[in-house]
Amino acid sequence: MKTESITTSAKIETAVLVAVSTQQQRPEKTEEYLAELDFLATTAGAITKAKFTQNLEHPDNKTYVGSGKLEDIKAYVTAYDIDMVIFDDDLSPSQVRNLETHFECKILDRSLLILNIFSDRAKTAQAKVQVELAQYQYVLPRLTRMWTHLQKQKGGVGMRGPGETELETDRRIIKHRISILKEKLDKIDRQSNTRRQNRDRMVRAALVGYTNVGKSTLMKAIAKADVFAENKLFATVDSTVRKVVIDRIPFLLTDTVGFIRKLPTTLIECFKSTLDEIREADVLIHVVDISHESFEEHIEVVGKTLTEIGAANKPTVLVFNKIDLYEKQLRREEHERRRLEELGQAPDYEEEETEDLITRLKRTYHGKDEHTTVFISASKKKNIDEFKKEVLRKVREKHFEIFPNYKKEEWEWGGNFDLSTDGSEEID
Ligand SMILES: Nc1nc2c(ncn2[C@@H]2O[C@H](COP(=O)(O)OP(=O)(O)OP(=O)(O)O)[C@@H](O)[C@H]2O)c(=O)[nH]1
Ligand SMILES: [Mg+2]
Repeated sequence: MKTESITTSAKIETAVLVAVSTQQQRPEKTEEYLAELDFLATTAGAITKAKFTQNLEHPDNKTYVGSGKLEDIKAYVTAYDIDMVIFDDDLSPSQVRNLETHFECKILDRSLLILNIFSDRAKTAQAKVQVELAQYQYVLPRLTRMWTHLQKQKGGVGMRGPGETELETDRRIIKHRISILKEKLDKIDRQSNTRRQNRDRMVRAALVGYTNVGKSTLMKAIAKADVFAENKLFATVDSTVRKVVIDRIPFLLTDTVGFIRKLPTTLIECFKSTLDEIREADVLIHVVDISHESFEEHIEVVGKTLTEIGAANKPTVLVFNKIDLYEKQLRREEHERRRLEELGQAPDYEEEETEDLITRLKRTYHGKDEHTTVFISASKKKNIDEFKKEVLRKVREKHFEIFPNYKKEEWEWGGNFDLSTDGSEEID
């Protein structure tokens, strides 16, 4: 039967991205940041139409980029009727005001974009309150028409630019909302603290890592948990906890929100209670996407973030994931090199072989700061047994610290959990 097609889907919004290269941020890095910003924009549901970069000593105080570049971008925005301009660094309140006046379209920066994604993804009451609080705290000092964007997305007021008196009223409303949200969050935090303390004292392991590295996929692989994993940034905003048993040793495993570059600490702090799961963990499972060209920088970012939230120096299993993808890329590059060689145009550098890379990474990270390393593919279930063995080794050490007299046969489980076979169980 042929029916009239009805278009119900909302118009997909278009975006242009803007970044500056400085002494501290070389152009190659800027390209990479922009690729990540593009991925974030896609995740948020926008299509990137163009990217603009400029070399500057530092971003312009008033308009982030210089006046010439500003005109180039404006011409593009007007010609292609672009919905939003997204900046790779955080903008000050006055920059936002100036840019909004200049472009007459939505102005976003990296943090606001991430907050929008968080707000779409949050499922539990706790995560929702955390994200809303973070949004209001972020927006309060920058209160211009930007706030009305947020409201618009939530089905509130539209793009109307509030006048000064309206801004004052808005400020009061937001401050009031912030205090209500803080009270709510306090209450939820107290409840979840109690819940955490009431859990049987078991070793606690937390999956941590950069966003999109495969933490949830790994959780699924070993805990048979029905968690949400997909190829988008920040698929996980809420944390999930499972009881897992390997070789008759029970422990708790938590999947957590991923980290990312250039995320202000103030923003991270809004997820304090989610991060408590990491802070209170006995063992960290730090997952790395070895197929990502900047994976070593990701390791650094995660390390820095862990220090910032007070969760550094824990026994850690460093898991290099997506080894399948890395090998595939290597084969593709090798193929390309051979093709160019036949044409007499081979580049004179050699790609690092998988074996070489693994040896180098082991040398760098294995044994350093109590780290052990393991190389796996979570989705292809490659080397999962070795991974389990390494996790168990760390868990076991902690476990016998807590229960010096533990005998596997005599273990009294709080519930009627079967310890005789490896497995997992959902807990709240
Ligand atoms: N090729 C390959 N893809 C993988 C592997 N592990 C995970 N992925 C894919 O990587 C993407 C991200 O996986 P997730 O498990 O959602 O990653 P995450 O670390 O939980 O991400 P966030 O929750 O967004 O921080 C998904 O598309 C997975 O299917 C792997 O070993 N190999
Ligand atoms: Mg996840």
